[in-house]
Amino acid sequence: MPGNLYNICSNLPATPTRLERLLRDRELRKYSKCLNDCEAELPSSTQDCFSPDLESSTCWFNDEELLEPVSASRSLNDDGERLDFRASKQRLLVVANRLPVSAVRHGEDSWQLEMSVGGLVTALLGVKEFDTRWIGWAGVNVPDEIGQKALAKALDEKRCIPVFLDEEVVHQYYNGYCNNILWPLFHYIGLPQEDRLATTRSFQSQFDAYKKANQLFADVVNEHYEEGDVVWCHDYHLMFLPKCLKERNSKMKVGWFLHTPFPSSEIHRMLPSRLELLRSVLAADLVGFHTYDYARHFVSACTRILGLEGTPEGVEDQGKLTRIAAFPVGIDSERFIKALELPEVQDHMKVLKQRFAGRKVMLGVDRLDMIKGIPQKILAFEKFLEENPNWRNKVVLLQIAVPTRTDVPEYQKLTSQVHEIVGRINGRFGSLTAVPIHHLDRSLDFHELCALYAVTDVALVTSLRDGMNLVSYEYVACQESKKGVLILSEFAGAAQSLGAGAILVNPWNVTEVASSIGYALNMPADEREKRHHHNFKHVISHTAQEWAATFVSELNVTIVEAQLRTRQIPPPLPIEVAVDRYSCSNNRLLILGFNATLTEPVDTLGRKDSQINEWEPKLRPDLQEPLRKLCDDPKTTVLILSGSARNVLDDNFSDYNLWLAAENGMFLRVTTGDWMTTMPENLSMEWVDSVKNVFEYFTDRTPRSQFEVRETSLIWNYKYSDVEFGRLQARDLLQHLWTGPISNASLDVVQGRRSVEVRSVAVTKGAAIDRILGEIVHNKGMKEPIDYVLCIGHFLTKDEDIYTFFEPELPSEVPASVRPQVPTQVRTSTAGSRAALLLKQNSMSAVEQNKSYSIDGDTLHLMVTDRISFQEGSSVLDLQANDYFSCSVARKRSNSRYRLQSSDEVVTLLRELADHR
Ligand SMILES: O=P(O)(O)OC[C@H]1O[C@H](O[C@H]2O[C@H](CO)[C@@H](O)[C@H](O)[C@H]2O)[C@H](O)[C@@H](O)[C@@H]1O
Ligand SMILES: O=c1ccn([C@@H]2O[C@H](COP(=O)(O)OP(=O)(O)O)[C@@H](O)[C@H]2O)c(=O)[nH]1
Repeated sequence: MPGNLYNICSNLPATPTRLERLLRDRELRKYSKCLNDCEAELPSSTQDCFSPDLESSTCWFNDEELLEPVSASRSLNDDGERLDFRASKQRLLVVANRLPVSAVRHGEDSWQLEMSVGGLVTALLGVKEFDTRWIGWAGVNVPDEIGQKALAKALDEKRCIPVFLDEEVVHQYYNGYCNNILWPLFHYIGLPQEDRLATTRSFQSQFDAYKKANQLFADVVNEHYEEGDVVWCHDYHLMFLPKCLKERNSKMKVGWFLHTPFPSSEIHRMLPSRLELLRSVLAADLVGFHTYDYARHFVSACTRILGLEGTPEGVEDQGKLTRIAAFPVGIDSERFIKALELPEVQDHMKVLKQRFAGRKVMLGVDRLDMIKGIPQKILAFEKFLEENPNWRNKVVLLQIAVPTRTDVPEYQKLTSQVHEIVGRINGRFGSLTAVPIHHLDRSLDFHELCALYAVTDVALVTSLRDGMNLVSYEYVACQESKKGVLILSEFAGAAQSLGAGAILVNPWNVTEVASSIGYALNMPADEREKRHHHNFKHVISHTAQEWAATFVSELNVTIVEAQLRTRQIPPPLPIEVAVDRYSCSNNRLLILGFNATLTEPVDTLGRKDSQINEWEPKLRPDLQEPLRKLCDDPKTTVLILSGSARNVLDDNFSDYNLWLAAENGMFLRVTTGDWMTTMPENLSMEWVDSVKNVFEYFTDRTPRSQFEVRETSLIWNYKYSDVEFGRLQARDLLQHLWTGPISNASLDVVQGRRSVEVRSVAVTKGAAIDRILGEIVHNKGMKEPIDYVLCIGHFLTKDEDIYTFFEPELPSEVPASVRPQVPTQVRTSTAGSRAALLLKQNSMSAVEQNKSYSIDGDTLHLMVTDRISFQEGSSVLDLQANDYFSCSVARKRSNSRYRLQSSDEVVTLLRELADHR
């Protein structure tokens, strides 16, 4: 039977790194774009054409601008040949709550489609490199089949696929869970309080509706999915979707992108469904955010709330890595820049210039949402007017407030609040002929908006939190001629990219915003130019197209990387086979680790809340019965081989008829007998005091960390401490150990997942096993060789030498350098593990002759080293390759032949074995 592919892999030629793949992809994209640009200059008859017919007058996008069909795109292959991608353009299924169009019904089977409003739509319409289909809710309830069919047909022309949600689901899922729970929480507004408490009570039903809606989206995706498609899920509405999709088809390429901020883990912790949501998102292959901060918060939530491992690459759970990264969205800047030359836009500009002649114009464009800080903006403007009477008739604020989520009470309240403030200020500073604030409660068409962006002097974005804020990008794109000033909230994602050119403000600080308005209005032309130029460069180079292409490219690469990584993970233990071979054998040896093998897993959740009495490792209650049955089977020998100290094993296993090997096999006892030591002679323990000192120091300074002194090792663990703090402390501690006073001692510093252990170099499970084996064979007076070995444990890499000990034959293609080795001094000081495998039964007496004991205090010393001299041809082991099962538990990478995911699976296995005597 071959060893696992981990070893074999190392023979392969070097594979490109993730970065190399991404860079290559980027080059190819650049080249492809260049070819497309050249092609654009060809006569139109040579190009693909697309002419959908959006009827709506409010539609912003002309015929060519909606989702485009497959168009030519070319690139080079590895040998520099020109490739035509026309036929092979990658299919992309964009799944978002909203379709880019909303539907309005005009009759039983007649629909009008109107452009939806919002940054997500704007961003995704810029995506043109793929053969894209958009799956989403059309924003309307269609209970009847005729209506559904007609709408699906109308949408199909726009390459859109509807998900039909009934009114109740929309109410609970969209208005309720999405917009009254997740949206405010992700924007740091918190969960419903006081009058919104009623909503909290209905939290569960809203969450159920949320899951149901996500499942409905998944059903539609599955219906339209073709092998090889990339499925890109969007936003907080669909956090459950990756899980639904992967459960049905684990091979589907699934990415998820969040358009809002992801809040600090301390905020996310408040959410009653915090665990389920995180886990569902982690089912995706790639998870993207607008900024590094949001990505960092997400990883931190996974480590702190789920207890998972956060790495620079992403989040790891049981060997599966979900890649987490930042992909700041952009806009289709060309579309805005070109629009400024259109006659319609020029006309609007002329009208606006005349209308506001002699006055500076400030602009606000927002959905009427509490996160946009509209009241704060208006109050700051009021303060500015108050403090600068000379500006009162010389400046006007145009605020476009697009109605949104109008069924949610919070949004209704906000509308009245804003109206009231605007009315008050206009009353205070207005005259018969002019008012300082023009407030519009509606959306504008694309041309009107472009004109507004182009003619205004200052844009004022005061979001209290905002995933990105595309309005600020659009404003910059339209200001190439005027070079207006952007005042931008530091809480918008856009502040990270446009911050250097904008005036950054804290919207909560009304005084600061007011004085920034003054600064912007008075800014000299050269400073405006410099600032604008900086931002303009960013906006035209970081486009929506680039954003989407980068995300999809990274997703493709992530899948390749995951496949490579999977090859390094041992395959799952074939439980049926292991049980079957067990039943066929006559003399079996079961070697079981203890911690995280026979105990409940501690490293998932609730570390902070665990109580001290849970800290002691305890045998899982559900293992007691199967273990007892196994121990009482005369054909089976059970050995618990653990790093734990003797008393811990005594406490857990004294009642069972088995063998205990404590401290990595340095102490041995059959439960009917006394402890004896199998420690190699001359084991130096002189280092103990200095290490103890260091461990004490770190234990004092790391709450809930523990430090244990064993006879052959010292161990400091922080599995119940704050994960991140523990990790920092461990790094410091290791640094000190490696460079400090013990740096030259003959000992090993072994780093566990949440522990640091120091032990003498000769102490490993593999090093101890042949001495243990000799004693067991002798003590039991075995008449037959062992013909079945199952060795399972959550062992440290250093202790994985135990697996190799029994390995009947390592595959010949595995280079010696990667074979796990039993340390030489141990091999030579004993009968030699390989030799032991070959010896035959008639040497049993030889074992006895070469063993002696001595007593030191209450410890019996077993001395077997270089005294077992089996006769040629005899063996205590008669192990066929398919009767040996080495199996790691809850380890991502291992030299074992197989793996079990967790101790839960150990329970299943041992139960099965116990039932097959
Ligand atoms: O569909 P609605 O509920 O009416 O809301 C409109 C959209 O608002 C949010 O937009 C976000 O995405 C932008 C682009 O990435 C980003 O710039 C902005 O900061 C975000 O607020 C929401 O996330 C979308 O799902 C909604 O469609
Ligand atoms: O009358 C309007 C005003 C704005 N927008 C668009 O709505 C988007 C707003 O995106 P942003 O990222 O600023 O915020 P969001 O509304 O998505 O939170 C921008 O693309 C605007 O051009 C629109 O479609 N109609």
